Amino acid sequence: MGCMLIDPSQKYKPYTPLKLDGRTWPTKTFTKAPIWLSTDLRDGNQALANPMTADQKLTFFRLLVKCGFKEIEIAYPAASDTDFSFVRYLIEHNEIPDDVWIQVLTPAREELITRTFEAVAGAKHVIIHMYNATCPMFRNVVFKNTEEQTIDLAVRHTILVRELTNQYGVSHGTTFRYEYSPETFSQTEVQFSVAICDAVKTAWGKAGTGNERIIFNLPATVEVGPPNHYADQIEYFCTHISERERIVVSLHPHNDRGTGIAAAELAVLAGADRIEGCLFGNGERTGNVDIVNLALNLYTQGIPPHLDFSDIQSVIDIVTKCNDIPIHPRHPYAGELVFTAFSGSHQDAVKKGFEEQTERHVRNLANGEPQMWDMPYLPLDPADLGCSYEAVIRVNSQSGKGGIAYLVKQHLHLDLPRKMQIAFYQVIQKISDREAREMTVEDITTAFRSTYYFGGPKYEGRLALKSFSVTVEASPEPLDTDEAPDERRRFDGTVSVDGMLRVIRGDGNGPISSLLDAIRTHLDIDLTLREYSEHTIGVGENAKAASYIELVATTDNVKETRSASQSWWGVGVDSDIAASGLRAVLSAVNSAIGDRPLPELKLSVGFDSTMGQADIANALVNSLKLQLPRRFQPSFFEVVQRAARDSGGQISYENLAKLFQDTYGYETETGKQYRFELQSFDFAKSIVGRRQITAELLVDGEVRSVSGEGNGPLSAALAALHTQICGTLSIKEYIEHSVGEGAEVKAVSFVELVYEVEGRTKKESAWGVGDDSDITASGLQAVMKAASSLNVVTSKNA
Ligand SMILES: CC(=O)SCCNC(=O)CCNC(=O)[C@H](O)C(C)(C)COP(=O)(O)OP(=O)(O)OC[C@H]1O[C@@H](n2cnc3c(N)ncnc32)[C@H](O)[C@@H]1OP(=O)(O)O
Ligand SMILES: CC(C)C(=O)C(=O)O
Repeated sequence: MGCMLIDPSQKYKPYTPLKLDGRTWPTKTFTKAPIWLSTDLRDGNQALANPMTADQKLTFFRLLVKCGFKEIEIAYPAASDTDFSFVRYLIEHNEIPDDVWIQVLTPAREELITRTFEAVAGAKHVIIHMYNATCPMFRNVVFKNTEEQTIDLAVRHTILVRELTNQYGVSHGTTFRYEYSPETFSQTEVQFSVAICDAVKTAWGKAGTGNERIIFNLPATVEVGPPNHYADQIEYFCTHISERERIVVSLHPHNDRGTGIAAAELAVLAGADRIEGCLFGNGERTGNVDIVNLALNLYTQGIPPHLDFSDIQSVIDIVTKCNDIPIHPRHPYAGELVFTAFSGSHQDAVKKGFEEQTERHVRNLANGEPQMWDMPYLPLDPADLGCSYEAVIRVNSQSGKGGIAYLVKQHLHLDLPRKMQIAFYQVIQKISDREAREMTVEDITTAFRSTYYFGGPKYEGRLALKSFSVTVEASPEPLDTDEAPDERRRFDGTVSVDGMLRVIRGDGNGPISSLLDAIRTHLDIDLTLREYSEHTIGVGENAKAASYIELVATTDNVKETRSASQSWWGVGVDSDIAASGLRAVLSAVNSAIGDRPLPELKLSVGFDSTMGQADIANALVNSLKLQLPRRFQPSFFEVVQRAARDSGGQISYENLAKLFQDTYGYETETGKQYRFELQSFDFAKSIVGRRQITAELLVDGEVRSVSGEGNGPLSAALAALHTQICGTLSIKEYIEHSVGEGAEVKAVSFVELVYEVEGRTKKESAWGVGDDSDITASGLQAVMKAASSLNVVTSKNA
């Protein structure tokens, strides 16, 4: 346990502010990027518990080059063989691009300077960086030097550096620049810093303009004061050093007070030209200033940083691997959470911001204007750094409807109406409160699907729309006025109710009200529409309609209905707009009915008043000796319901058999001509055992000679049919059994065909029944009848 002082002034002294009259930096703004120097491979590396291996340094160096650094401090070559050899490796393996300056650090010590030059021999462009500490504490404690001796140390070794640059320039053709750091600048009297740098410049004697400028690097070796103080120090230095035009003023901020970024930025305003730092702020203690952060700060001000972080994740991956230090989740620009909003009001603003921006960008594009990024809470478009919008909104108990609606829109393409957003938000709130954890996108989309019975058979509710037609019936009495006649709609459809197909019918002034009427009449569910909205999803041929419905319990009083506090929302998506609305109705109805029992189907066949599809099938066993296949039964049951509905739900046994015979052309002479009929056929077997059919086929009354090949007779017949039609027919089910005995025996075949054709989103299916003493003929008949019941497009009218 520590002991924080009640009066810390007894232990810590404050920084001494600089008296700088007329400072100019506070009113300046950024106009261009500074020169960047990465010192990841030196200052960053020297601060690691396990300094980088040669391989890691090489990987890192290549990354820095790729990001666009033109000045890279690659080592402290005199420090170790690893550092020395690394410098040699880069030079000898031509790893250094011609436009990149490598920089190497050395203390002001003769043998170490000499060793440093040996390391860089043969490189094209080298910055020799020499330092000695200059502040009172170092003068008095570490070096035990006076001010004059401190200047003398810097000057003497600068002269050595000058001699060696001359020598290596001649012997190896290297172009050298010189950087001098009065180390501990931030703690040094600024007048002394100016004095020592002036003396170093004179000793160097080669400061010119452009690439010949001497670099004075002014480190906040330890950040001891607030950023405005550092900016004052830099402005003082820039305005008091002689021959400013021959100098590159460089910053080297550390982050001890957590204001490294601010210090660097203010110091640039104060006149600095260059910044030394590390990616993501690695470096001694609290780190060097973070160059990614600085560069992207400029970028978000519309200033090109001349560094490329378009694939920031791969930069993060390499840096964290080489440094073995993770990036904090809240690290500016790079942390896992920095583009993420959890809280409701933030999410709401982001959602609205994206919507507004999409519309604005469309207008900008049309007007030839730039598409500016202007987004609440997001200073940068994550996409610019190669990040997706995936993480922008994440949901927990702090989130609101806006964020949840955003995710539903992103992932299910559904733009929920405001009131439905509120309703679904309550669903999610309940789950996240109960589970006390973040809700993933999957949690949310799954909750949405199951709440609204949306998204295919897995989520289907007790009621599901199977097929329907809506017909228009004009008002019998035409109006005298110019008004359009009052049209009525009739919904006629098949709905699966608790797994059983039920035929229902209802009337209203639109498809939705007629479906509501149908479920009221047949299922005793009395609901009224309160709100409806729709939008399209996608464009062109693949566009779909999404409909949203709010239902309330019907009351006698319209006002009460409107203000009812309980309501149920539903959603439906379909390529057909009417179908999407109807699906939305059933989605809401499913929520409304919960698990309350629904009235059973009243269908009386013969004497029995509640016949199900199995009973109907049994009745046919008795009357026609037919065993209807299981999958066939619902389809015929639907036919029976339809027929019975028009006669008060009743049908006699005799009529039931007749209905079957008429519907499937079984054992009856209806005189009906089918679209596809086989007049004659012949089979041959190929050498490989496949069946080949040649046949005379009637197609819409026209005789065509066809042939086809398949594994068996039915597939051969389908192949022959395919020569006459567009799209594909395939057999989903084929079942046959015999009827009769002895010489009277015959085969009865049941075939279910599925039809798919380009341009129609839905597959169609239908059953056909055939009978013949010849089993093959019976199967072929069933195929032709099933094909005739489908809306098959023939080649002629394709
Ligand atoms: C703020 C910074 O980041 S500065 C860079 C710091 N980086 C490093 O130190 C990493 C590499 N350093 C090293 O590997 C070693 O320190 C070496 C090889 C350079 C020198 O090692 P050694 O000779 O063992 O010396 P040591 O590490 O103890 O350094 C301290 C000595 O250097 C002197 N010294 C420190 N800085 C400087 C300098 N810029 N110029 C001259 N002498 C210096 C100290 O006064 C001390 O001298 P003393 O031994 O006479 O008291
Ligand atoms: C050598 C100098 C520039 C340094 O690293 C520091 O002061 O932090």
